[in-house]
Amino acid sequence: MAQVLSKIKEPQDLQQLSEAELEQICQEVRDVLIQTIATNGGHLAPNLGIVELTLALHLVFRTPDDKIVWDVGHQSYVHKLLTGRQEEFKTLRTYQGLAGFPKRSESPHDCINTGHSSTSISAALGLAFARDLKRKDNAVVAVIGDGALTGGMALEALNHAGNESTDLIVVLNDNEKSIADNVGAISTYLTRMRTDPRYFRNKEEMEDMVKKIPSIGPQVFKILEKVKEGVKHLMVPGVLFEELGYSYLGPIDGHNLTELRNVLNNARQLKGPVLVHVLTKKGCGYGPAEQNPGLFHGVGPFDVKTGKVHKTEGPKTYTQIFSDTMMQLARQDERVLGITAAMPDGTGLAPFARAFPARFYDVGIAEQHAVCMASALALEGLKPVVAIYSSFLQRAYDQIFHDVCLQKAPVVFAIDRAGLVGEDGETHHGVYDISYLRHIPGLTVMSPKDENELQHMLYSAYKLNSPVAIRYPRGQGLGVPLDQVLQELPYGQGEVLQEGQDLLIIAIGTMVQPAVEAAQLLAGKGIEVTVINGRYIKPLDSDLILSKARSISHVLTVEENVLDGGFGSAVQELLQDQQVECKVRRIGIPDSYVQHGALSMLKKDLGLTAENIAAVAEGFIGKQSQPPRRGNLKIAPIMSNVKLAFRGEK
Ligand SMILES: Cc1ncc(C[n+]2csc(CCOP(=O)(O)OP(=O)(O)O)c2C)c(N)n1
Ligand SMILES: CC(=O)[C@@H](O)[C@H](O)COP(=O)(O)O
Ligand SMILES: [Mg+2]
Repeated sequence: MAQVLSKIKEPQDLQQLSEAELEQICQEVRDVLIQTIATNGGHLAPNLGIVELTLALHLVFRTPDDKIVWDVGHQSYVHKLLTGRQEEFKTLRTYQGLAGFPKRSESPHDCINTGHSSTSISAALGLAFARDLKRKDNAVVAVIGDGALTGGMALEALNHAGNESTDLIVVLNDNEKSIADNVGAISTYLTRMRTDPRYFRNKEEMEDMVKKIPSIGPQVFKILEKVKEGVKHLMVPGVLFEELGYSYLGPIDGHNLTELRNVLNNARQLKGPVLVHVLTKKGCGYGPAEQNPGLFHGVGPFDVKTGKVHKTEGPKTYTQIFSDTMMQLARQDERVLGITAAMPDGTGLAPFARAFPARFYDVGIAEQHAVCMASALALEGLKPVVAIYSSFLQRAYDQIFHDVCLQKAPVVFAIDRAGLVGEDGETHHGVYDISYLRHIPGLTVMSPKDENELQHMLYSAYKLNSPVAIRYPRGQGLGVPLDQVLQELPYGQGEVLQEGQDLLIIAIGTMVQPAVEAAQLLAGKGIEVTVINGRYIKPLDSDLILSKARSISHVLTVEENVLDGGFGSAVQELLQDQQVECKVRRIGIPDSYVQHGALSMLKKDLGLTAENIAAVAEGFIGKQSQPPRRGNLKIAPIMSNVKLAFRGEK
């Protein structure tokens, strides 16, 4: 029972607590985090590591007047517990429950929505300028991790803020981890500061130390003061940040509440940009998470006692199929390279990295850099495969156009988490990539109906000598058999899965299976459906689509992407441009943001189910249902594992 935590209805309640109660509340928060995330899943390790820091921030700064921006925001659960959301906390990341990231709609204490990395300093600087323009005097704080600091946006904002006189506090939560180990020169620099005993807590300590040198101390300090650079480079940690215009405080122990409060109070008094360097341990306070912060970065439900994550039985995930195929390609061809933006495990490139370290690049949270670097590698005759989640790839839209497609660099984009992702919600659903890719000249865009087709698509993309993007979903495949030999798919061609004269359904990617199931439901009502697996978003299989649409009066498209500019739009444009007389209806994601929740709930809500496709189709063609005609209805091969319920076949 969280005796002390339950007293906290608003952050200012913390001020009444004794030192002992403050220590106790840290333990109580950890217990709530562990118990809740063991059931709901979520970002346990990042939040366990930031308990004391969050408490200290809410003791020193008075939100919502003072503003705290949480970079990525995956580590904002503690903040939510301290800002009046303890009651709903058990609904964390569930359908219509508490979000796993800061949401302005949830609380005035959430001043800025986050979810994608490295935005906090930019947003905080905007809040600071707004404060100045409105002649207010509240504090503005950005809390950014060492991983997020490798993101280009963070460096752009650091560069800007360092040159401004506006009061801004950047708290660097340095736990030496991104999702995996952190990478890059900045990370190395931070590690040096962490590990070198010479670095003092702050300049005052250093001044005291020099002045205390017997008899010559004050003179020495005067000389050192004159040789400012020397003092800085010799003894002041964080000289990099000092050189950029920041008052640097740290590195400090991020689990020592007293020290945190003192330094944050100091920071609050300082004028101009301040950087507070805080050292924390990711997963702090729960053994399994401390030992494996990568696994417990974003973890599924687990057993608290053993730390064992509940295993999901069944087919391999699309990510695992991508991973296995990459290993196959890499063994065949030494030109094949793997590139990730700080997500080797999430994208499935970790085995590739272990087997082919010289052909693997983890660029940090730097999607733009990853894509541009890949273009040059491809132009030099190598075969780079850039694996980036759909929503994170949005960061590199211009690089896809400017650095890859415009100069025809044969880069392969492995776009994982394309479509709805579930509990991560609106910032992470990969539902825009068909729309943001299909209009780029020279880019081929594909999406597999199942995991077997994914491996063939990846092989086909590798064989193509032009830019290619393959979009595939988070989660398990359909459990279809995997061909042992990789096949090159006929370029630009779709696939007819079954024939019928009443309706044409053209589906793409994850929506092909539900479309075939819907066709079976419709057949039970005497409605005969032709189903096409689109396979290619670009180029569309115009010949196939036109040949079918010219003889079938109703065309229904289905996609797990927004409707605007999506696959259905492409089909509509084709039919319109070719003056095909037919009616078109599109099923996809409407022009609104999709919240977080279990995938099944979200897909049901959005009508991305066989039942809804059938219902829409029935209404669309307006045909009175008739008894099923005995016909030679060819059932799609991918459906072999789905029970043919309507005809009583087992
Ligand atoms: C643009 C973007 N790319 C990738 C991610 C995935 N991601 C979420 S958290 C994270 C690591 C963040 O590391 P750090 O900032 O050090 O926070 P920590 O988890 O260590 O507290 C990554 C890569 C993201 N959210 N946004
Ligand atoms: C916070 C963040 O952006 C990542 O941790 C993301 O939640 C990972 O998503 P997956 O769980 O789909 O790999
Ligand atoms: Mg980190």
